[in-house]
Amino acid sequence: MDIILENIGRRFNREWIFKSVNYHFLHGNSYAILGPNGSGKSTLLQVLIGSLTASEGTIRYLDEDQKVDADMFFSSSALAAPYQELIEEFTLRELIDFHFSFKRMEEGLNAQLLLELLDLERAADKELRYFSSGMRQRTKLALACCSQTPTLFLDEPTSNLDTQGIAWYLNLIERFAKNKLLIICSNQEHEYSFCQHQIHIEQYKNY
Ligand SMILES: Nc1ncnc2c1ncn2[C@@H]1O[C@H](COP(=O)(O)OP(=O)(O)OP(=O)(O)O)[C@@H](O)[C@H]1O
Repeated sequence: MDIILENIGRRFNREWIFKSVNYHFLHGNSYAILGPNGSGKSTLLQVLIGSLTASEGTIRYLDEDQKVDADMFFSSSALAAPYQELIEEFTLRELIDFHFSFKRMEEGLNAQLLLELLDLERAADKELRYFSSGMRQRTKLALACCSQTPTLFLDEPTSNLDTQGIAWYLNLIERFAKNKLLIICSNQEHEYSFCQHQIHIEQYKNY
């Protein structure tokens, strides 16, 4: 999957967050969207995913040169982000079943193996509302990374993770992000140092 941005801009009320973004995100490549707090990284990510509309410009999704409808792009993408809500009443096992009723799991995985991968087997039947912030973050990352989608979007992927959790995240990326279009919003180098390309959002504020 390629994503092509042509003159993309987004504003909230009168404030332009970024403008004139022309960029090609190419299949199988990894990209880090960088910038200080409040600079617009998450806003750009949400425009890319289609959960926010651009205020100007055009966004095109291409699957092997075939145009993909923006409405259909959702099923080709997986996201882990702080603003993404989990269904609090579900147990972890129920959430896994629910998530993978919409998306295919990566080859060689099943619900039990995913619980083991998460190292949360003992919490399998616990409702998500009782999960710690680190457990929630692991869950979001595992669901996104283990979805068999051509694009993977991660916003602040190691927030709430401890040192062990960060190592776990890097291993997850190593195993499951290859051959995907990977886009990471971050301002912490350990989250994105392996990315092939960097986009500095500040560059799109000079208007
Ligand atoms: N719904 C909204 N209405 C008005 N302004 C908004 C809205 N969402 C975001 N903004 C503003 O857009 C700007 C960019 O926010 P955004 O969350 O994209 O930044 P960020 O780079 O991801 O920040 P952080 O690193 O803190 O997560 C901020 O000034 C923010 O206040």
